[in-house]
Amino acid sequence: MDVGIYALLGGLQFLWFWLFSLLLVASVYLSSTRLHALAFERVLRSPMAFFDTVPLGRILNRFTRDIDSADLALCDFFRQFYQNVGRSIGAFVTIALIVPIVLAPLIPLTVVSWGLVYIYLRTSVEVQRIAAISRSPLYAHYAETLQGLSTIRAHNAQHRFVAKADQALDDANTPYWYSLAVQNWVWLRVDFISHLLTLAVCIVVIAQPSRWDAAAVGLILVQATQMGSYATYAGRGWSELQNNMNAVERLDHYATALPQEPSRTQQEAGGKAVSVRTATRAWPERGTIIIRGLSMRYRPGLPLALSDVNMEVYSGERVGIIGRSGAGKSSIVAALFRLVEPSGGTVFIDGVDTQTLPLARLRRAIGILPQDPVLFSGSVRANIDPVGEFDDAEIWHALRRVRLYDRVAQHAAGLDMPVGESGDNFSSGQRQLLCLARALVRRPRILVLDEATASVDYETDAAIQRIISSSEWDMTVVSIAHRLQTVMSYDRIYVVDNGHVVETGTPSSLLEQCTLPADAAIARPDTAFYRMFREMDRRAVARMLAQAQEAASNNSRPVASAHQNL
Ligand SMILES: Nc1ncnc2c1ncn2[C@@H]1O[C@H](COP(=O)(O)OP(=O)(O)OP(=O)(O)O)[C@@H](O)[C@H]1O
Repeated sequence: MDVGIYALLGGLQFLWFWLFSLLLVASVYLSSTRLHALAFERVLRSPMAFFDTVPLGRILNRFTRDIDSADLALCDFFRQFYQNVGRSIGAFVTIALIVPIVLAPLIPLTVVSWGLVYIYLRTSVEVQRIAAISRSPLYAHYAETLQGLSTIRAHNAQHRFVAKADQALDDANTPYWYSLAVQNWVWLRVDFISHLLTLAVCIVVIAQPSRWDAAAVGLILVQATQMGSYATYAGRGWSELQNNMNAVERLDHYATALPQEPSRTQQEAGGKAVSVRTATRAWPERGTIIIRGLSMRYRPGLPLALSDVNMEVYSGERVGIIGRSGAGKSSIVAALFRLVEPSGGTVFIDGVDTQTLPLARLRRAIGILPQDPVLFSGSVRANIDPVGEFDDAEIWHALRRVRLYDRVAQHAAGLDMPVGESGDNFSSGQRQLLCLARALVRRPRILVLDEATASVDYETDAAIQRIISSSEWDMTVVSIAHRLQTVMSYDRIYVVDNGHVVETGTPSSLLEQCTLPADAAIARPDTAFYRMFREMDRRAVARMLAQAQEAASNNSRPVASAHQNL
């Protein structure tokens, strides 16, 4: 046969596998990037129950190892598979044209090879699935350890955590070892079969030496040797492709099947049309909150965290919610923001049933200062105004009000002053004040403080209370508090116990009975408030009584009845 034909065959072979594999790699890359975006978006919109039930390590695993498999490994194995399929076909056609008799052993050997690969795949896909899951505890352990580093050091428990990390690493690597063993099992056999093919070609050539010229013999021997390894690599590429498709399957589950918080369209389709009264851009104008018969559980099957809660917060009022740990204080906030949908009852804000509102509208309307100040690495400006809604003057004004003006103005970059990871270049009180600036710059009609001052000192706590009670902001304040002292200057207090509102009144009326002289004729009540009061130390009690007295003399402003707003 003419040498030109061999050259043409080789050239076509080369073109075929490069073009085809390039197209495939590009399409896999584009689709995996899209899958990643969809999965991440759905995780961000998942309800609270998802984060309560899925371990952090598993979520991290999806967005590290699985994304890596889908973005990089998958492309590589696609390329490996199609390139080597192309090469094998090219070699096969070349051999078949020169020595057609070789087709006889080739067909059974190929069938046996693919049979072995099929057995291997059934095992290795399962091993890979176990390998992927077994990494989650390792990631979760790292994340938890880094979060609780100070506690671990305080208890001198580093060795215990290092030993646990070693164990988790061993557990994560064990399936990998098994997957290597399974791979060696199959490739040893497939390699052996490919060498049998080379042997068959050699036998045919040696049996009739006069029939072939030296160039043709050289070509088919090279092609036969290479065809075996091409076929082996194609098989490896295919099996790894299957294994890595596990990652795509898991990402696809996140991208398409994760439960989501209700969107506006779902709410409308569900028959709860968005209230006409919310159409006014200024809603909520007064900031009244009425809660009627509210019950809530975190997930089906769990007991009620709130049961038949009734509350009224008038426009411009400052209301404290207190109670023991686990009493249900934060659950009221969760229901207010609809982080968890109520099982019964209604929350009205300025007369609008919050369940009829799109979630984004509801959550934008209420400012919140959480217990843990959440700051992102970036600039001060980006932390106070993440979506770029306010001009510099408004941001400086908010900073001045929370007394961080000097700290930021002294920095050469001004509002572009960098904020470190989790705000680590600010003290914990300053971080909380930055979060307060973020809440106040929006001038919300309602501000919720969820144990916002539990981890700051008394001075910062007092400063925050002074800032939010300033008449400048004119807002309704609902504050969840651990320290009784925090809410003693408030207009009213609700005491929560075991998911119920058990007492309510002004701070002075609740304190009145707790401070009766020991020989008073009236017995002290055995109330939840009194039990909390009894546990306070003397200095805190003295400070609190002074605050309550001062507040009672200042709180003479009238508050509108919330009922008028319904
Ligand atoms: N995410 C959750 N999943 C399941 N149950 C929860 C969840 N959060 C709270 N609970 C349960 O709901 C009840 C009320 O908890 P909640 O956090 O509202 O109490 P709290 O008064 O705010 O307590 P603390 O002052 O300790 O924060 C508790 O029994 C608690 O175990």
